[in-house]
Amino acid sequence: MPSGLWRRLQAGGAAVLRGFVGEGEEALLAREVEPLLRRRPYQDQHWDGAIHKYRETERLHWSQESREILQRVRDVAFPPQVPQLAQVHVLDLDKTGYIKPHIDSVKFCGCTIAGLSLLSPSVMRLVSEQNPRDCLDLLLERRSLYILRGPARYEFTHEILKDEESFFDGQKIPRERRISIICRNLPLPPS
Ligand SMILES: O=C(O)CCC(=O)C(=O)O
Ligand SMILES: [Fe+2]
Repeated sequence: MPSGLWRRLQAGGAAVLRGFVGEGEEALLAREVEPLLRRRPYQDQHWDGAIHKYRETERLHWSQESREILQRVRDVAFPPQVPQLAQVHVLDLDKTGYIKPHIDSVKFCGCTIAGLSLLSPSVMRLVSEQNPRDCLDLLLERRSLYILRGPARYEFTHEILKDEESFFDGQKIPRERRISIICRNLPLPPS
């Protein structure tokens, strides 16, 4: 992803870190969230209309092994001085699921969003709200960690492409069921 735009977003704190977790760690995390997800049917649409064919949960208590992985995420992704949400968001997208362009609410979510992608690769598209011609696709491989901060967090919508549209550099990126594990921090109170 060597574009000038990506370099600008990286300078603002955005990143994609390939192979952030290993295969064993991916399996461990997936196994741990599976029983929580399995109880629920896939929903067609989120209340705000952004997410399709998904199920989700939030988790506060994790096994020791998972806590260590999540701590690694927190250590690389978050600035130390900003309080983080203790709850971790777990989102399970069906093979046919996708996420439409949106910016996470600035009321509920702070400067940084950090997401681990498990089980399937996908393409995340970032589009500038100001100038929609400024857009960029990120390849989110299985076991990668993405970090949205700075302009990538506040000035660009993000979305996860549906299987039919899932191409990167002209290459098909077949979408399978994908679980993302997302940590966020809190908005700073107005000073
Ligand atoms: O699944 C992901 O990695 C992104 C989820 C997302 O954009 C959201 O929950 O706001
Ligand atoms: Fe989002």
